[in-house]
Amino acid sequence: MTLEARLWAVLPAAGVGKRMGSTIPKQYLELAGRTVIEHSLKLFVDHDRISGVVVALGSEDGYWDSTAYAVHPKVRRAAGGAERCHSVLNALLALEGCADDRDWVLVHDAARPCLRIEDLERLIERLLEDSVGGLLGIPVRDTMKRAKEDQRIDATLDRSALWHAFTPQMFRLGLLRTALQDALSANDLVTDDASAIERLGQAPRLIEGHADNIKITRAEDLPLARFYLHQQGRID
Ligand SMILES: Nc1ccn([C@@H]2O[C@H](COP(=O)(O)OP(=O)(O)OP(=O)(O)O)[C@@H](O)[C@H]2O)c(=O)n1
Ligand SMILES: C[C@](O)(CO)[C@H](O)COP(=O)(O)O
Repeated sequence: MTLEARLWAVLPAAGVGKRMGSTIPKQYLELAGRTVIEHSLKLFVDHDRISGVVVALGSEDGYWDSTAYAVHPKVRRAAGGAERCHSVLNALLALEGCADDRDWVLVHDAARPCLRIEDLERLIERLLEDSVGGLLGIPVRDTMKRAKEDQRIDATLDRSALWHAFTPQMFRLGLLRTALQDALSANDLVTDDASAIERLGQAPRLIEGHADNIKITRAEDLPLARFYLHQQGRID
């Protein structure tokens, strides 16, 4: 008898949202009757293949306790860190004792509330058989330029090989923990989980998702997220 692989989710939610320019961290802004983080969490909490979810929170976070998931049997919290990679590592360490290194972990930005369930399902289905793991992304659409410091073009890049990296990013728990520990001990503050795995010489797989899986980064992204959730039929 083979045991079914267990899946966990980690949501880094300890950012302050500097680029958003709001008075409260962007993951707690209201988006169609819920907070951004509640939209992002719902898919993972409701998914019956996901055993549990760890949310990495900022130390000054007075907003989490008012969310719908603050007290939930499937959700636990961990302390966030200075950068996203520290927050993710802390959340992975919080799984020690209940998860196995061979279990899979899906890392998803709290600031990406429009992830489609079908993209999540496809990612899981394709990667459960993979030896390394991977992430959702989309191929770039525009002509890509590399600029010099004076903003004059240095080169036009071959876009056929370029993708936008999204989340979730899915790896074996033990591999991702080792990869992040390695990156941080080299002071390499990787901006996504796949980069940590790449540093170990492994090649994560890109799974094509949908462009509406945006990260709320700037003020104009919030109305766009509302539009996408409506278009997906998730809100009125
Ligand atoms: N120290 C940090 C920084 C970021 N994040 C989380 O990582 C995700 C992606 O980060 P980003 O969009 O860069 O969020 P912020 O750091 O909040 O944004 P900014 O860079 O504009 O301050 C977000 O869900 C954010 O809360 C985190 O858990 N811990
Ligand atoms: C993880 C991520 O969302 C993938 O696109 C991204 O790398 C976060 O980076 P940011 O520089 O903190 O926005």
